[in-house]
Amino acid sequence: MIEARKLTKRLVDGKTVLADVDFTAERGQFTAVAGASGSGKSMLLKCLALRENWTSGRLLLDGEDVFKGGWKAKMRVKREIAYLEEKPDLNPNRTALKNALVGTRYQTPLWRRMIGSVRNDDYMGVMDVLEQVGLLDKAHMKASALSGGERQRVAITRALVHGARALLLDEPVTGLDPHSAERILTDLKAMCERGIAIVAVLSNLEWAEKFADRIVGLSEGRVVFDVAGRRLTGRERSML
Ligand SMILES: Nc1ncnc2c1ncn2[C@@H]1O[C@H](COP(=O)(O)OP(=O)(O)OP(=O)(O)O)[C@@H](O)[C@H]1O
Repeated sequence: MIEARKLTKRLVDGKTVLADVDFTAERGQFTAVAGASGSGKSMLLKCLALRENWTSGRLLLDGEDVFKGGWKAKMRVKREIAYLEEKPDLNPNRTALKNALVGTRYQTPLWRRMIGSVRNDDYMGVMDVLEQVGLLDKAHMKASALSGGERQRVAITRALVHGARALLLDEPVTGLDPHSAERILTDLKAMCERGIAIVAVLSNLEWAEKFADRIVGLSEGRVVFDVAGRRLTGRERSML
């Protein structure tokens, strides 16, 4: 579904952060990205979501060459590929529900809703996703009162409500207690089974081995391994 070929990212000071990276993310697959601090994990996710410009390389979305496809293809990437930061950017004074609805048609004023220009489906859609991620009972709580894991789940809900078909998550469980981390990773796994592509930076290799279908290792901006369906060997671990 998402395919990066020979992705290279060089900074203005000439430093190469990603070098000739080949990377694919498939629908229904959970891919973990592992690597030491500064190895380029966040940059990889941001480039895939077009949050950062590429220096060179090709990005294919369902086989379509995005850079040749012009603004329409780029808009499609922005609509379908969501990048979620480690600390979700939520409005602390708004409820979980309102945060998840930001930018949807449901935000339209009441008078427009009354004349039928907004379908109630949007509202029900959010409630459905909140239920899937176990947050239905917290839908009307302010974001400031939610735990770190719950805020992550609101951000995931918002991305799915906006029609994301791929979630790129930067350290989604870093700093969470083991129970909350496991809950998020279990939810992500369930989303994969519904056809969403999940790519998550996971610094904890045990979590990566337990939940991911594939683990891609980065070191100094290069892919050093791409392993599916098995645990990492000692040699692979030492490459990070
Ligand atoms: N805007 C920027 N300006 C300067 N250097 C940057 C910028 N963005 C990233 N870098 C550098 O690029 C390299 C890769 O950064 P990146 O954030 O992708 O690393 P990472 O693997 O996600 O690290 P961490 O695990 O610490 O978050 C780092 O050396 C970082 O300092």
